Amino acid sequence: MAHRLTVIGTGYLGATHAACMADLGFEVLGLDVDEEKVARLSAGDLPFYEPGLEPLLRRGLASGRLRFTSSYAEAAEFGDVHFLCVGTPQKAGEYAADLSYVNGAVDALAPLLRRPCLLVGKSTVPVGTAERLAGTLARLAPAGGDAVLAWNPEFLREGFAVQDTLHPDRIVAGLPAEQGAAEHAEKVLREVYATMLAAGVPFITADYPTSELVKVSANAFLATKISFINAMAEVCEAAHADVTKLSEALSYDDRIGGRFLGPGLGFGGGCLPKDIRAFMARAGELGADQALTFLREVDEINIRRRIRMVDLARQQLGGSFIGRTVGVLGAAFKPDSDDVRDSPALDVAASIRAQGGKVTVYDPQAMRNARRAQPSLDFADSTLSAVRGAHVVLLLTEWKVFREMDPGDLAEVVAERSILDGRNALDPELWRAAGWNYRALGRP
Ligand SMILES: NC(=O)C1=CN([C@@H]2O[C@H](COP(=O)(O)OP(=O)(O)OC[C@H]3O[C@@H](n4cnc5c(N)ncnc54)[C@H](O)[C@@H]3O)[C@@H](O)[C@H]2O)C=CC1
Ligand SMILES: O=C(O)[C@H]1O[C@H](OP(=O)(O)OP(=O)(O)OC[C@H]2O[C@@H](n3ccc(=O)[nH]c3=O)[C@H](O)[C@@H]2O)[C@H](O)[C@@H](O)[C@@H]1O
Repeated sequence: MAHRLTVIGTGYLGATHAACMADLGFEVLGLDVDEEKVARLSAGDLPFYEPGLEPLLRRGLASGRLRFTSSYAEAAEFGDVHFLCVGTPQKAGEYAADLSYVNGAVDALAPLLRRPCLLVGKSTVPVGTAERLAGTLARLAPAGGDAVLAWNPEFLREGFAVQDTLHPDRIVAGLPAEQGAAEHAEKVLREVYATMLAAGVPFITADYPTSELVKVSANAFLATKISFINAMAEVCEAAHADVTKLSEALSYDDRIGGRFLGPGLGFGGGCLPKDIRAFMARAGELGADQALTFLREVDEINIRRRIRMVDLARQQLGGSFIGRTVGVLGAAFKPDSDDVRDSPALDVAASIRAQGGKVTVYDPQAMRNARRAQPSLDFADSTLSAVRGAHVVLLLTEWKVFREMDPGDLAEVVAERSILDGRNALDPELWRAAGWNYRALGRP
């Protein structure tokens, strides 16, 4: 009989995982402590923006295979496999990850686990967490040794979450040390991911710590690649060179590759920034801090891009933001997402506002989250209303609608034809030909 799955924590990761697994034919019960989220998901109303996910959610609900609850007792009774997908944000005022949600979820679930089951961690956690949680499970679960823990980190990207879940690059399974438990966990995971394995997706088994480290080192590598090209952008600015040409030329070298080599305002979001910081904190606890001191530089290069953007805007306005109007295009941390966690765009907008500028922001999907995160900013409901009367326009998130803007349309409403392209997303020649003063990070 097919395994019955639960997904604990139905945010960006969990809701996607739940809907995709239901679409693959499993019976899935999603659990969240946020009652409003449970109600919205149960009504087929996705609480966040993710392309292609809502139809899957609705299909799952209509089929009867997908349901949501806030009852741990119901989840424990229902599930053969429990996927742990709760958040692991940065602790306030520290680099380390806040594990209170992960601990809280396991503490709530474990005492209710009476029958054989597999608990599968997907949240991104500091190395050593799985081993500790396996101890919690052994101590609290009435099922005893029949409740087994595996660690199965997730690599999906927001904006491509459905595609990445159904067609992952690889599946990593962190297994317990005890052979019988490891064999059982691997067998169950292979059954759960049978569709992906049949399509040839690599399946890598490892011990707990290796599986946890695969995840954080992947994000550390991606962050490093972005900061590398942004460091080159800084040098290009000093040397009057063009980082976009540099990046293109590098990309043809297969050993380097062009992905994640996009220079601009740098990385944000609920993952890369907090994951590299948590990684540094954990390495410090392990006495391996020297190995990761370069990540501090990666973080600093990244933050410097935001400061540089604000400086460039101030320069463009003749040295001060006071009494000047700034139109900001983009609030999400990247296009095709409504996520504003550690968003470079919102950070820049808020900083200009704090320095006396009148800032109006527009984003195609992130307005609700942006308003909540930065209530002191002004918001508009379209590109043209955001830039109306602007002395400078800042493109900070490269949504398709912004990449395809007509310089002529904007010229009719702005106070000055001045644009800063924070994502190297526009064609400078096109904008300059239309009479705009076009400037970008890392290019003349
Ligand atoms: N967002 C992404 O693209 C990816 C996220 N991850 C990792 O997945 C984890 C979750 O991330 P997101 O989904 O982005 O976070 P999120 O904040 O969108 O979702 C977390 C959910 O967990 C719920 N929750 C908190 N405590 C709970 C508890 N005790 N029981 C049940 N539910 C509880 C929250 O109400 C929330 O709905 C993090 O560790 C993150 O690093 C990994 C890969 C991709
Ligand atoms: O652990 C996670 O949660 C996820 O974090 C990232 O995914 P995500 O945060 O959705 O977004 P990315 O596409 O990685 O972009 C991150 C940031 O880097 C920026 N970026 C990306 C690429 C690039 O070339 N340049 C650049 O500045 C984006 O604008 C964005 O702010 C990873 O790509 C996923 O594999 C991982 O699962």
